Amino acid sequence: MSAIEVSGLTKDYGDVLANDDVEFDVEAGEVFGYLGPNGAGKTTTIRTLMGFQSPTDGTATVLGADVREESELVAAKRRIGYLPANPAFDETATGREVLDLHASIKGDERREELLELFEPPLDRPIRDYSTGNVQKLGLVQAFMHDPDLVVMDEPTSGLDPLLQRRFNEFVREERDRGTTVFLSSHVLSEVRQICDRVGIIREGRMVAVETVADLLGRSGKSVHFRVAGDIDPEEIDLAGAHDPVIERVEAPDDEARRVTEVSFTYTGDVNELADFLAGFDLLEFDVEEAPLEDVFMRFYGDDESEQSDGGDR
Ligand SMILES: Nc1ncnc2c1ncn2[C@@H]1O[C@H](COP(=O)(O)OP(=O)(O)OP(=O)(O)O)[C@@H](O)[C@H]1O
Repeated sequence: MSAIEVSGLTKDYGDVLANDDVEFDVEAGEVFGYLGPNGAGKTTTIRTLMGFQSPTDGTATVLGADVREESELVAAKRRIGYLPANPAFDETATGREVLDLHASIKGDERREELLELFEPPLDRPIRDYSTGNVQKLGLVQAFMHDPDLVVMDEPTSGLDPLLQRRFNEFVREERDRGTTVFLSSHVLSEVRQICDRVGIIREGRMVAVETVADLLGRSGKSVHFRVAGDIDPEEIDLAGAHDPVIERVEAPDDEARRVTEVSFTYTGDVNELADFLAGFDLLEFDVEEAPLEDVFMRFYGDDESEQSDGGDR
């Protein structure tokens, strides 16, 4: 049984179709990243999974419980940890009181261990907490009953880099212990470090579900090279070379020392790239992994031609 099964999930707010026939599974024991730009529909799916709102159509199960069946869901939620975006704890309560309240409902056998790791202040009222401290308290609260599944909406927002690293290591360790983690994010570097698979949502629709390895494999190469003299754009005649940029970089008024630099993202066969480069008298070249942001732009960009040129990715 999958830890989460989302099937034809649709949420129509009237003026916005926030989830449109969303479909994906999260396997038990994996870390699954739910990625998309602002307003894509991530929080809508997460709130539906937690039973805070009903789908217009379709459904989902969490740990086998149908999210539309309240009693099933209430029982399953004892084994689920949840960190909402911007947790809204009682402003007048202290951190300790917030944790005590949650502990009385679902338990807290891992509280001390998590407090040592994330170190939220405990004796101040929540209204005096910084955003990062609320987030730290939220992480302790989400994991302290040792849940089988943890659902988190943008868990690292507000955490400083040190805490983010600690969080990444912690999530990997949790995965090794068999905990299933579902988290939303728009931070690619985070997803790359901690997720096994990703689902990418854009304007309410899933545009891809794939392993992080496949996402990286499709990300292509950043190619840069320099040659003496000029290059015409028509000379960059190579299938899989995207958006070439050609710049004259040295001595614009000295024909003898004229150097041209070419850069593009490459998603084709590396042997064809080698053959192509062999056709130039190179002064310099380097090929490196393209930033994941470049891949995302292909999903996120509003330019339909970018969206549809999936054939050579
Ligand atoms: N209660 C609501 N009523 C009407 N529209 C809503 C409601 N909640 C969200 N929306 C709209 O639904 C769309 C999806 O919102 P959602 O919060 O699910 O996106 P998101 O991917 O989580 O975005 P973000 O990363 O900014 O949190 C947005 O256009 C949003 O304005």
